[in-house]
Amino acid sequence: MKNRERKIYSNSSSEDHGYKTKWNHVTFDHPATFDTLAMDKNKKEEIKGDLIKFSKSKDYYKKIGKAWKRGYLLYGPPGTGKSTMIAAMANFLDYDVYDLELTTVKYNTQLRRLLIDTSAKSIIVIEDIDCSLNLTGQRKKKEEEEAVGDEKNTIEKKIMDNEGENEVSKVTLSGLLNFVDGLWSACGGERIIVFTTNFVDKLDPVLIRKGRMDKHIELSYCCFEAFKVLAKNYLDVEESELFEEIKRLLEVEEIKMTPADVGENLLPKSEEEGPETCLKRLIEALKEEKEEAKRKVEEEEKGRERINT
Ligand SMILES: Nc1ncnc2c1ncn2[C@@H]1O[C@H](COP(=O)(O)OP(=O)(O)OP(=O)(O)O)[C@@H](O)[C@H]1O
Repeated sequence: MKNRERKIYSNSSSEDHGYKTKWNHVTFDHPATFDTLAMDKNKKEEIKGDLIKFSKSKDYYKKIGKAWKRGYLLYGPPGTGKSTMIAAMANFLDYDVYDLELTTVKYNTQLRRLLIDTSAKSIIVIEDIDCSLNLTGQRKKKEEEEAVGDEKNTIEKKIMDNEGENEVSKVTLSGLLNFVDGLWSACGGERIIVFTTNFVDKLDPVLIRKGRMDKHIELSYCCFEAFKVLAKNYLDVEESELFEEIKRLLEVEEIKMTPADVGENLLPKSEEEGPETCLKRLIEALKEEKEEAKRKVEEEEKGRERINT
């Protein structure tokens, strides 16, 4: 079963005709693995353990009367590895990926159709759930508006259709909840659902409560341990006297840099650049980052002073 050709599916609007919508696929060939993922080792082991347990729990889910699915919420700033982790998960489990672009789905019925059309052993991904639709603060809005019936939590978001005309997506929060809740995912076989967001606090709690999004994983700025994974990946270096300085900058100075930016600094830019040059570039970039952060704090303080005077 391992190493079969896997696929990544996406729902493009170009093929949509009225209520019909469908998945298009290409071969999934992303090289990310949990080994190349830069994050805390224990956290990685915990996630791997969770995935294995899930993938082997068919009978258990049946016994407890639950659809065989698991929801993951990945949150953190841009460039901290949310998409990379999804690829690592798919490679680890040997699952297909369905990348659901919610803004092109016009109706709840289309959403249902798309879910029914997914296969077992798959990861269904909705990236940037906070931007995909205005699903934030729906409860508050509901209370405020006291709207009637289905209109209550209907989210209307203008999207551009193929002809460039404005169209309205009528996917509702309840439509999405139905999608996630397994009413339809009980159509056989295991499914993992992953949401990603840069702004976890903005999401309606109803959407991410346990049972829907069972596991919440924070992806964050690069720690020293994560840096070591990147140094091994990018430069094949496991030790260097420059590591001490990098450790100090990340741990003592607490400089915040995303793994994406650390990686970019470590990436050799010419044949002549050796590991030392790249590590030194990273040190310089970290110091600049510190100065930049200091400047921002000073500006904010000045702004506050101006308001108070
Ligand atoms: N934790 C990580 N481990 C290894 N590589 C990483 C990690 N985080 C980021 N990268 C590198 O940075 C690039 C961007 O990361 P990725 O797209 O996974 O971030 P993201 O959190 O999904 O960002 P966004 O919120 O903007 O979608 C990746 O191609 C990868 O090379």
